[in-house]
Amino acid sequence: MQEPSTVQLRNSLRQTFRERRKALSVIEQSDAAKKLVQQCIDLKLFEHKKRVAVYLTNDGELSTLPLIEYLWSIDIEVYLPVLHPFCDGYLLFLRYTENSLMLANNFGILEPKLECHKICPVQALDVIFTPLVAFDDKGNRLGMGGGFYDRTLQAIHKENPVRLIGLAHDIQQTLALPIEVWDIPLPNIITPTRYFHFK
Ligand SMILES: Nc1nc2c(c(=O)[nH]1)N(C=O)[C@@H](CNc1ccc(C(=O)N[C@@H](CCC(=O)O)C(=O)O)cc1)CN2
Ligand SMILES: Nc1ncnc2c1ncn2[C@@H]1O[C@H](COP(=O)(O)OP(=O)(O)OP(=O)(O)O)[C@@H](O)[C@H]1O
Repeated sequence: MQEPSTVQLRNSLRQTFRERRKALSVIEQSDAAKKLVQQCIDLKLFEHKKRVAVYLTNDGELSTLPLIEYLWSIDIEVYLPVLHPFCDGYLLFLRYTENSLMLANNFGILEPKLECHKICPVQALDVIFTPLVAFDDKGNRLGMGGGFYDRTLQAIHKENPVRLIGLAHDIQQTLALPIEVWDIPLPNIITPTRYFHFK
């Protein structure tokens, strides 16, 4: 019998880990989200930072709601990913405030209504928190399968100070993910109990 291809392996891992995170209870989810905020505070992540990109929780992802409230409370600008209207497969980052007009995208995820003056270029963000489905012990990231973050984050270069940090539940960690050439490994991942720094 033929070995499964990398694409097949990644799809089956995606399914397993999506089910795993969706099975977390409401209490586990809200506890995890609060611990995430405390982790960020303990790590002093937001000192001297102005603009932070997060995501709005979908499909059992680690909730960012308490984190967003915290960022607003310390006057840090919050940005959310918006599907690019004409560059297929790319994301824009738009300012998100309590007054933002929100619209559902093709996947049913709310995003700020597209207004050009609310866009922040990727390079001007201080921190980008990315969602993920699974991660391994080298910082490789498996996402929802659209390649959106991989494409968009290509614009960040080594000399650029944007901090890329993956957010995940502890149960999203696995030993070694099958990787693809376009995958952008994450230098850091934060879970409710751990902070990973990958070389
Ligand atoms: N919260 C959050 N926002 C995000 C992402 C994410 O992973 N999480 N994205 C990260 O890139 C982008 C959206 N990417 C996504 C890709 C696939 C699906 C999804 O649910 N796919 C369905 C099939 C949907 C369909 O084909 O109509 C599925 O696989 O079941 C969701 C978001 C931008 N915003
Ligand atoms: N930099 C890139 N340039 C062109 N195509 C890309 C790039 N990155 C990913 N893709 C395409 O996107 C598809 C999905 O990629 P992948 O499985 O790595 O997505 P993902 O990391 O799980 O999703 P996401 O980043 O949206 O969370 C692949 O089939 C690949 O062809």
